Amino acid sequence: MMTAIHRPCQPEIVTLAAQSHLTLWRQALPRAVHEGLYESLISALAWRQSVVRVYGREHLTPRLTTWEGDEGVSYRYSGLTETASGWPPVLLPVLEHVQSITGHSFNSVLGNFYRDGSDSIGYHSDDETELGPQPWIASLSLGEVRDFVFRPRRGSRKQCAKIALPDNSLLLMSPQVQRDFEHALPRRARVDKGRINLTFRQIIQPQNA
Ligand SMILES: O=C(O)CCC(=O)C(=O)O
Ligand SMILES: [Fe+2]
Repeated sequence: MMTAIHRPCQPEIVTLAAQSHLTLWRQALPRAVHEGLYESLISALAWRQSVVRVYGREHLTPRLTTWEGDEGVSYRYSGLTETASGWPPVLLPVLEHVQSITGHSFNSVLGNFYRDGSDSIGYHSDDETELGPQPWIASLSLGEVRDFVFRPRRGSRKQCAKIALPDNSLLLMSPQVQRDFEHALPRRARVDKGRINLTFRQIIQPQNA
């Protein structure tokens, strides 16, 4: 019997501005990888609620996070440093599909677990120096659908795009999206179920790290 090759449908492309593209694949992972993945990730990954420093004040992040990837790959954000200890087996087939669908390589992933609609992430860009000058970021969504919003970093700073990210969708952001826009996942009072988001990144470690 021939094994079917999983090819997600043609992606949808949203252009925020010239060179600032979002590419969205629906039903990104094949059934065999997607089935039960949400529950496996909840139990297999070390989710924690971190304390971050924003404008000199300490806050508990309004979501749980985890940092995974090649052993020793580390990431600094909001005053925290996280170091990965090797890919958990549950993420290996996910990484493989995310890389083959997007055509980009990733050595790490920041996981976010939004327990319900009161968890969120505020406006930010993923432009830390260790992501290099051209950061492509791929973001896989599992669980409840949530809105993902964008605003320009300069000028009006008003929301200019909103994309609902359903279960098993994969969103690729081009480097210019980080340079020229901020993104956020706002609170949603009526959402009472959870969502996991995995944002795959390529960290460029300093030579003498
Ligand atoms: O949950 C999401 O879809 C986005 C998460 C995000 O922007 C991040 O981790 O940097
Ligand atoms: Fe982000």
